[in-house]
Amino acid sequence: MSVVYGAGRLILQAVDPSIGIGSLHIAGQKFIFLRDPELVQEVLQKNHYVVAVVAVVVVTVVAVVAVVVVVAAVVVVAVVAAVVVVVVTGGDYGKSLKGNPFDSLTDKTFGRGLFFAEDQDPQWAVAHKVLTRPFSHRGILQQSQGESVRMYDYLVKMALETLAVCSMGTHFDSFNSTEPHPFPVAFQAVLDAMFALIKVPTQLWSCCVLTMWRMQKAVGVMNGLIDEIIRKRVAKETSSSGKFPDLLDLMLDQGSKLSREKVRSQILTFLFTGHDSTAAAMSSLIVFLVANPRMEARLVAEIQAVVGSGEVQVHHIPELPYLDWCLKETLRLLPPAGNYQRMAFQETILGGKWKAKQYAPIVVDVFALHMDSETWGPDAASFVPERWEKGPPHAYSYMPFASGPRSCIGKEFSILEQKIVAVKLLQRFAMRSPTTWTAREGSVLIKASESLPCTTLGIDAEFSPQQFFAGASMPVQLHLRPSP
Ligand code: HEM
Repeated sequence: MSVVYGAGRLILQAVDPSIGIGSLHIAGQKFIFLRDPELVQEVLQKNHYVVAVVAVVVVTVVAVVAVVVVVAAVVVVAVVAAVVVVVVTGGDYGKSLKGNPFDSLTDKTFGRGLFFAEDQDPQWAVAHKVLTRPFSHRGILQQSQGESVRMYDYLVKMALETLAVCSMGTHFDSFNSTEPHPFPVAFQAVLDAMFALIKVPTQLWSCCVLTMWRMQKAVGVMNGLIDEIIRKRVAKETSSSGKFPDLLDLMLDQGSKLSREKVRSQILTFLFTGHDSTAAAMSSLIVFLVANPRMEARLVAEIQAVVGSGEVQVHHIPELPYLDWCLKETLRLLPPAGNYQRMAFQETILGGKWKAKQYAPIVVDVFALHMDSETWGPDAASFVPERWEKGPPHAYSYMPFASGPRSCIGKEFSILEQKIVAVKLLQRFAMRSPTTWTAREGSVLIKASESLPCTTLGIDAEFSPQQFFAGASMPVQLHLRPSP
């Protein structure tokens, strides 16, 4: 069964829960789907990149010993040992979108930034090293009090501005100006064109002249704006917004290794992967809190006890466990990245039982993994933050950010951002659902009485086709909360 919601995203339940693995033919290609934590662990952990690093370390250590002891035979043993490490661990899964329509679309739009790069791309390792450094600053949310508002719109602006400030020391003036900045406008135009194309067989894309033209025009606008930001930084007309180098400084520092075009691709990819995902997660959190007043009350009580009405500080964050559980429970029930793909680079036997051909696409079905009642219990579909007191039932049963070398680089950043924004919102506002509301044009309305195949929302909510990452949203009425 498959149910389409939001951005043409599929909640796929192709997998037989009793065996945790299944397959589907999509556009003539066989995809393997996983929902068993052990199999997910195998595919995400046994990455050929990690194995290669282990092999190199083994070879280097033993080769050094060999030089010291001057025994050539040891070198031979080292090489054999490295080969054995590769063969025995059998780890040859990696990230590749070969065969996936997004593969060619990303070349035309965001380039090969981290998210879309093949594992074998040498630029991935360079960029990954540079970009793994933690972000040092955070953006500040400016919120307004009013009637019924679409919080999702604010959250998208907030997430985009936060990334722009933290990564490039620039902003798009989303909150102050009445006119939208050309960057987010172009960004949305690219996403709209991508979603339009994805519905058409790839062979017919060349016939979609208008969509292609719109997409290329919007890509040109984005590239021009990013190039200008890079130029100003190189000319020292701008600097990082904090006392530490920002993402742009770090990437430009690597000048010889990351070409200017690659820096641009990385920035575009960062903005693309970083803002909609966080906004979708936060929007879903609001829906769950509005639907569950008891949980909202417990969370507000925790925030008032720990932070009060003052500024939230970094040291407050670990003292807010219930907030952490609410975010985790949200990402479990509505993971913004509902699935992601790996590839078996060699023919392999998954879990010692299931044959996967060379280049077989293997999809981690995050929705199914997160909602599996065998793993999570009979209330798997419901929002129960308290379940996190014990932690996840299996180390690989909760994978909203993936795991391994290709896992989310912005995970910590996004979690911190979500927590700060949630505290600031809940300190000031009580959010309530309007008695009646209608979904935006084009959005999919899920009524409280219906339920998604897996998640029980408990309240009417909508899913927007404009979003790449999945998240529920609804209009809310904001009421100023009296000071504690
Ligand atoms: C709730 C928020 C987020 C979620 C759920 C999320 C989820 C993910 C997932 C599942 C992946 C792995 C995709 C795959 O294996 O194909 C990923 C990769 C990535 N994410 Fe996130 N992400 C979030 C926020 C962010 C933010 C804020 C940033 C930027 C600051 C970011 C940047 C990236 C990048 C660059 C990659 C690619 C890493 C690589 O391949 O080396 N993400 N994200």
